Amino acid sequence: MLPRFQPVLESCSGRTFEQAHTRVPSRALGSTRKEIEEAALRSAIQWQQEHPNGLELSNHWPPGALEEAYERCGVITKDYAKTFYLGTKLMPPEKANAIWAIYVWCRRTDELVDGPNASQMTPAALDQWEERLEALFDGRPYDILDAALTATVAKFPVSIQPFRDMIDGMRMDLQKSRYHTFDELYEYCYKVAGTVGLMTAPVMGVEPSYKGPLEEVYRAALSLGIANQLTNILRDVGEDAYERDRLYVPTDELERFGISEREALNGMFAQHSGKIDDRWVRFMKFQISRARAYFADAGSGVDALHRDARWPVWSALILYRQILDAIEKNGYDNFTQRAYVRKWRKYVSLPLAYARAKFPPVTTPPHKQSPTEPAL
Ligand SMILES: CC(C)=CCC/C(C)=C/CC/C(C)=C/CC/C(C)=C/[C@@H]1[C@@H](COP(=O)(O)OP(=O)(O)O)[C@]1(C)CC/C=C(\C)CC/C=C(\C)CCC=C(C)C
Repeated sequence: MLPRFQPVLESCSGRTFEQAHTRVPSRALGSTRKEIEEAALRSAIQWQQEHPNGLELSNHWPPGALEEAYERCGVITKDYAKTFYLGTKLMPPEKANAIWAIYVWCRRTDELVDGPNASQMTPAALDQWEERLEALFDGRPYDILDAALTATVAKFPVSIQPFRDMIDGMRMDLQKSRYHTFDELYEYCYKVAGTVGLMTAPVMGVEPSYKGPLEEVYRAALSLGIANQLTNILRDVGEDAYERDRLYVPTDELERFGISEREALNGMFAQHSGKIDDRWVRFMKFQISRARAYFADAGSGVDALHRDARWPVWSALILYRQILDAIEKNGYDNFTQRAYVRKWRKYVSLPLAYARAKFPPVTTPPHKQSPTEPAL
């Protein structure tokens, strides 16, 4: 289990955390994707205005404790996500440390519902995890990995709300196994992945020459999380259905393409030829074009990021987007085949991402609106 670490920070505020930071209940985010997006952006930007240099916590770290905390986060990030870790090594150490601390918190949160002990996970355990989150934002980390995040939020204007929302996304995973509309699915994607964009963008920062509204950059960050999660869902349709009886694609959209829930759960192969059913091909084309629209929206914001942070973001975008190409190459069979990006493609993509990060086109202002829906 998680190593116990003596709290090393004393809160000096004299106020309770609830007094210091009014909690925005996740349920109040909204019910349409527009409302969810607006509420998430409003709260992240408000936080940044109120705490431009991070939270004021009185940090009394034992000598070497902070360095060890960040180092451990770096080792874990390297273990789980080698390519991404390499990208962060090009960032200034302060930013890389912060991104690793966020990565580790997200990874641990995800493992609660997706890891080896997931079957014992209960809503009460997620409530406890959320209490730990509140404590670490109050300067009272529970263990050394939490301490790295406490130090991060004391340095960068990273809001607590996306972290709460991610835990709420894990609650959704415990409670729901079907999503009826894209608005419902969007809420889930925002909570488990769009949140990552809002956690990391304030660490990466914007390029000093960028004069547009911060909101457009944050919206692009959110879109990258949504695009990644939609891609994950499309890649894993078979695995989610066969192993977990889960269907993340919206059921009302299945219906519009003449597909029943049962068919999508069992795999859609034409009886006579054994080939993927045409209805599924049409459905997947629609889903893939929506995911691509979110990648395009995200791409429009990356050039506004500070130049020292662009490479890992372009790499993440380019590599993940290629999973959609791989689904197409597999003839849209995401029931029995798992789309992946071949090693040589990764090696080619990384210098391409580097070039794109280093030499942005002269004019690429971020999009002003979220993507419109592709035609059915
Ligand atoms: C610089 C950079 C790319 C930073 C992101 C680093 C970070 C904190 C990642 C955390 C990822 C994580 C463990 C999230 C937990 C929930 C989860 C599993 C989400 C899915 C990730 C994919 O993980 P994986 O491939 O391991 O999937 P499996 O567990 O195997 O199923 C997600 C699909 C979400 C990942 C979301 C992002 C990486 C969002 C990226 C957005 C930005 C970095 C903002 C960029 C800014 C602009 C302006 C575009």
